[in-house]
Formats: sequence, C-alpha cells, structure tokens
Amino acid sequence: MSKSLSIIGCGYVGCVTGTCFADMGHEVTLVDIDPSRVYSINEGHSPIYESGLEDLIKENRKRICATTDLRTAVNNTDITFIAVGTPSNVDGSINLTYVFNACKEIGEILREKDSFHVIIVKSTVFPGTTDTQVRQILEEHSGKKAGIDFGLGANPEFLREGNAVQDFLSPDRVVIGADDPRTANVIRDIYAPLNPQIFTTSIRTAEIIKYTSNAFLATKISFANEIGNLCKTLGVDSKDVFDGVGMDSRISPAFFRTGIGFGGSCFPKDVCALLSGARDCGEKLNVLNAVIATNEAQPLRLLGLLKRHLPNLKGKTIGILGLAFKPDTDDIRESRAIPVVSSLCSEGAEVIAYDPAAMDNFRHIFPHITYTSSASSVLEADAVLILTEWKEFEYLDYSGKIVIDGRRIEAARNHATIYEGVCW
Ligand SMILES: NC(=O)C1=CN([C@@H]2O[C@H](COP(=O)(O)OP(=O)(O)OC[C@H]3O[C@@H](n4cnc5c(N)ncnc54)[C@H](O)[C@@H]3O)[C@@H](O)[C@H]2O)C=CC1
Ligand SMILES: O=C(O)[C@H]1O[C@H](OP(=O)(O)OP(=O)(O)OC[C@H]2O[C@@H](n3ccc(=O)[nH]c3=O)[C@H](O)[C@@H]2O)[C@H](O)[C@@H](O)[C@@H]1O
Repeated sequence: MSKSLSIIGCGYVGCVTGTCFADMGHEVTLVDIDPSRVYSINEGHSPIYESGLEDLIKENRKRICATTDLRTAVNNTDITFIAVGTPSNVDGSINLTYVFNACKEIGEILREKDSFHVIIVKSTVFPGTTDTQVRQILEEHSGKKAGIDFGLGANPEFLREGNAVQDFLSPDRVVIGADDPRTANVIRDIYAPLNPQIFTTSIRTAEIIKYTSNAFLATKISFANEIGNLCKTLGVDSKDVFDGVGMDSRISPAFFRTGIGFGGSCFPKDVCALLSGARDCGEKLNVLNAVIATNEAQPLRLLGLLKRHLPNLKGKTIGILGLAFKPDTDDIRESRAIPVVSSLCSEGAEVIAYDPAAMDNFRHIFPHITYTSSASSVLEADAVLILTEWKEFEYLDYSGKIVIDGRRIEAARNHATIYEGVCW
C-alpha cells in the first residue's frame, strides 16, 4: 500500500532513497536546507551525479516534491527518514550535528501533531546513537514517548555511489532496526513492493550491522593490498592470486581488487568513527587500526614506483588519469588522488590532470595544477599515473609512454613502454 514519506537530506542517500520510494509507488517529500538541491529536484534534475537518477526523478515527478520547509513536510507525511550527513570530526569521531539538528526540529513539530508518526534514522550513526541521544532529543522536544506516541527505528543504507539506483531497488537485504513491532511493520510495508530479504532486529544491532559491513569490506581491500604488495615484490600478479582465492565460496571474489586503496565518503569515515567510538567504550580494534594504516600508505607506493623511472620529479610533468574516488562518480571525498597529487606538488612536479566528471570538484582543493579536457593530452606528460579506473582509459594509446598504474588498466598494462602496476 502506498505511504506518505518525508526524507530529510537530498544528498546521495536521501535523493536516491526518495526517488526509489516514489518509483515504488509512495508519495515522497524531499527536504533539504540547501535551496539549490530543492530547486533542482523540483525542476526534474538530479542534484547529484548518479547514473539513472535523473531519469527516475523525471518518471516519478508526480509523486516527488522537494522543499526547504521541514514543518510542512513532516505534517503532511506519516513517516520521516533522516538521511543527513554524518561526517568525521578532525579526531576521526563522528559528527552528529546534522542528525541532532534535524531531530530537534522534528521533535518540535511532533509536539503539535496528533497522529502516530514514525522517524527512521537512515544516516550511518554509531551503535547506540538512535536509542539514546536521538530518542532523548525527540522526546525532549516533542514532550512525547518513543514507541508509544511516535515510532523510532533505524534502517541503514548499503547502496554504492555510481550504482546507487540499482543497489537500492535490488538490495541483498533490507536491515530494519526497531524496538517496537508497530515501527518494524511500518518499515517492512514501505519496502514490500521490492519483496526483499528482510532482517529485522533491534535499533542498536541494525546500526552496528552497517558499520561492520563497511569495516569488513575496507578490511578485505587493505588485506588484499598488503598481499598485493608482497606479490609485487615476489614478481607475482595479485589479480591471479585473488582470482584463485575468490573462487572459494566461503571467501567470494568481491572487494579483492588490489590497487591504491579505498576512498570515498564512507569507508574511511566509518572505519575511523568505529575506531573512535570503540575507544570511548574501552575497546581497541587492532585489525581496523591496521586497515587504515595500510590504506594511508598504499597510494604513496605509486610514487615510489614512479621514482624508479624518474628519480627527480622537480620540473617533470606528471599526468594524472582519474581524480574521483572511483569511476562513475564526480565525488572526490577521500579520493586516493588527493595524497598522490599533494606529494607530487610538494616534490616540485608539474601536474596535468584529467577526469571525466570530477575535475570541478578537485579544482576546489587543487586550484593550481593544470586540468585538461581530454585524456589523451595527459599522455603527453613525462610519465602518467592512473588513479581511477574509468572505462574510457581502456581506449587510450599508451604506446611509448611511462605508466604507473594504481587501478589496473589493461590497455596500459599491454601497451605502455615502461609499465608498473602497484600490486602486479
Ligand atoms: N554516500 C553514500 O554512498 C552512502 C552514505 N551513507 C550514509 O548516509 C548519510 C548521508 O550521506 P550522503 O547522502 O552521502 O550525504 P550528503 O552530504 O551527500 O547529503 C546530506 C544532505 O543533507 C542536507 N542536510 C543537512 N542537514 C539538514 C537538515 N537539518 N535538514 C535538511 N537537510 C539537511 C545537506 O544539505 C545535504 O544535502 C551519511 O550518514 C552516510 O554515511 C550510507 C550509505 C551510502
Ligand atoms: O556506506 C557507504 O557509503 C557505502 O560505502 C561503500 O560504497 P562506495 O563508497 O560508494 O563505493 P565502493 O564501490 O564500495 O568503493 C569504495 C572504495 O573502495 C575501493 N575499492 C573497492 C573495491 C575493491 O575491490 N577495491 C577497492 O580498492 C574503490 O576504488 C573506492 O575507492 C559500500 O560498498 C556501500 O555498501 C556502502 O553503502
């Protein structure tokens, strides 16, 4: 049955969630404090770079509206998802300001609302946040009781940027965290059109399932990279190794791509938040400390390989292919290109960079390097580093070039005159 939902936050998660819920037949109000995002959605445009999202917004326009007016959105709907950002503080701990501010406002609105309203935290938050601080703020500001006067739940999100619509509409599982059956049923009904595998649990357990999933995937990548580094020294191709290892059904081949490590808005932030939160609870997570350390060192190995062929980088032109943290996105948050470009600049190299989508974002952090509108002009440089595996990089002519590859582009591996792969 169709539901009336509001989603707070029109970023990657809020916008994809809201649009997909509308596609499933629900009436959706998207809310953001950023009027440009709201305007864009109401004009039928996606405020974020995500394949397939704009078409889906257009197809479902009659069931989607966007607004900056949280009060009207909550009053006119029965269920509110919180999908605002939960960035890192400088010490790595989670910054919950956006979540708490949204909760304060929602609480005030609930004070005057008579019907049973369900609030669901979709943002990634440290286990225990929803059933303690979020609950307290909502109860204090509404004067009502969670589980009795309003519903409170957690429904973490597992979508990947670049594949977000597909991931949302065909999830491996939907995790529902609720401490009362009424709220659990409401969330289950929302997802019913997808007929997904559902795992229902407590709020706190749902929250830690999300962190554990991201931390495990990050661990798999750092583990693969450490073995990959050893493979490089031994003259073994780590791809062959992980193809062989991944054939064991207990292990799986997923997230075994070796290279310059993981970036993005979530793995680095969530692993650091888990480490910080665990420390506050008196627990030391040794494995995850090592996961971060390996990930920090990994992109710099590329520079070591480059110097085997160009020992002095001062005055040399170094071409960069790829700035986004992965292909099919313009997102550069925690991109491995950031430490690489930063080191090149501090060694006096002239950097010329190309990315099909992320150059505008990168320019905000590195305004002084040269950006070019074609991948082939990057190949004019003294040496080329490949930092993101965009499909179009497979179609370049690498013959006669020095290429140091962090992402394994086969055309470069096969045709560059001097070629080094980071783990192969
Ligand atoms: N980006 C991703 O692929 C995934 C992110 N997550 C988690 O989902 C959450 C959201 O992440 P993103 O969508 O990437 O964040 P984002 O930073 O792209 O978007 C957050 C949006 O919330 C808005 N906002 C902040 N405070 C607000 C308020 N009080 N009222 C209305 N709007 C407000 C911001 O203006 C922004 O547009 C985070 O906790 C993240 O860890 C989970 C799975 C995947
Ligand atoms: O919580 C989140 O935000 C999301 O984080 C990741 O999704 P995302 O960051 O969009 O992208 P991934 O495809 O997971 O890649 C993350 C990073 O790991 C790197 N990676 C990935 C896979 C691999 O085998 N090797 C590898 O180095 C990528 O290049 C990229 O830099 C998770 O895959 C999602 O399930 C989760 O919802």
